Amino acid sequence: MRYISTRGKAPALSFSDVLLAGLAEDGGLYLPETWPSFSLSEWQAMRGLPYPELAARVLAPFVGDDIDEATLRRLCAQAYAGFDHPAIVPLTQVEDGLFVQELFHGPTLAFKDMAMQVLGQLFEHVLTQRDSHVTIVGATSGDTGSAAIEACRGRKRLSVVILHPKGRTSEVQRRQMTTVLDANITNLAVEGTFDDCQDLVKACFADAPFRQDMHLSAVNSINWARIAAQVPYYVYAALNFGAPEREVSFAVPTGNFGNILAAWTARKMGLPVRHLCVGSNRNDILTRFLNANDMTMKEVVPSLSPSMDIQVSSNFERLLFELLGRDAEACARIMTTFRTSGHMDVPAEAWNTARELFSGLALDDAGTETEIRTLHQRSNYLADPHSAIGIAAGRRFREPGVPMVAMATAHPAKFPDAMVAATGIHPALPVHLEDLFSREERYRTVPATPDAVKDAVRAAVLSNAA
Ligand SMILES: N[C@@H](CCOP(=O)(O)O)C(=O)O
Repeated sequence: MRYISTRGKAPALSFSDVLLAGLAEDGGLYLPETWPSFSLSEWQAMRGLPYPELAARVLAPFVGDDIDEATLRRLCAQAYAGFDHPAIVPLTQVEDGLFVQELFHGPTLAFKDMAMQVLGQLFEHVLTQRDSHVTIVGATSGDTGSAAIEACRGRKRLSVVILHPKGRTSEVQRRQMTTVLDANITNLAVEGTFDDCQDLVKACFADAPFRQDMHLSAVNSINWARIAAQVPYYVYAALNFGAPEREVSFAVPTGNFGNILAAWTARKMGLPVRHLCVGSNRNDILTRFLNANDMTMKEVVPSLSPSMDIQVSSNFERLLFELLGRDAEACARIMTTFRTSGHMDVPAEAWNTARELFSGLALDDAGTETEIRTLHQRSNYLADPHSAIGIAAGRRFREPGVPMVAMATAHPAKFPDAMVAATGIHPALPVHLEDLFSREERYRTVPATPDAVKDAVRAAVLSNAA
């Protein structure tokens, strides 16, 4: 399996090389040269498999010849060994035709663990084979950071620098990152938004000598391996609802467009996915695009669902590339203009194609709070603010006869203030995080400038090597 860049000017790479590269050299995102698919009998044979085995089967065509099947199975088994639910991604019915898939049973209580635990194993395996080391620079609006830190802490071949927007995550989210004191982990609180953090990461990658000297790699969903490792839970849900013989729809709360892109990828592989529903908060650029072809950047406004406080949804570029018939030149032009003008000019034909599959619903904070409260009252289900938005989108777009599965992306205990305000309930943190508020925190505040971040990355790498 080879991977190509959405901007057409970077070399095609294998899976392991894409894993280590993260972002393509031309600033684009890697995606498969051709979409792998499974036959009817191959889908059927996956039904009832334990989740780690299912994950290995789904990942295998993306990994290609780089890792043999038995090793991939072992890495997936190790990745999910610490999850606190036997099903790993349990399904629950909340209303007629509306189901929730819980993706927060990993160590950091968010869906990011689903892929990040696999990435931790993959990095270790590939870097050991190559006797090499990489420096991961990642941006987080709240959940990616702690998941990456947890998956990579203590690993000698990885230095990890995570940028979070200062004061814009929940306190639980911040502490999940900043209380990890392993020598290979550095936390930077950036004076800016998540979009600033993500731009700073991309600026580090755009500086070719720096990228090379530091052996930069990425764990954000700009790294294709993240998307690939999120595909299996869509397969798991669909098979549970009768796929490949029966269709299923998904509703996904999303900011960076990575999670829903994994659902779209599953569909490209032949999974019968009927409809994909995007849930947004007040930072509703994706929903505005889907409803009115209005992809215009606005100021990022803090909300009850901080992980989705995003205006530049990185993974949209992968969808755009496909919508444009894989015209890399057009994709590069549109993306460059978007970054300079703040407006993305998506051709009407491409927008119409997107609308055939995707729909979007945005909830403001009041709507989110109402959704959490009524869902709890009517269905006795406690959804965190992000998941509640996804569930609301699922309800809005469900169709008779087609199961709608909404992704529950985070545990409510990550957002206690919002949960108390909506329901009066303060969800307890699990035992392994019980003392989170008494742990020592360590992080540095930096201005939102590439130089400040590069200096911090250099210092982290030096101190890790010492
Ligand atoms: N919502 C994310 C933002 C980064 O997204 P990613 O999927 O690209 O890692 C977060 O919680 O950090």
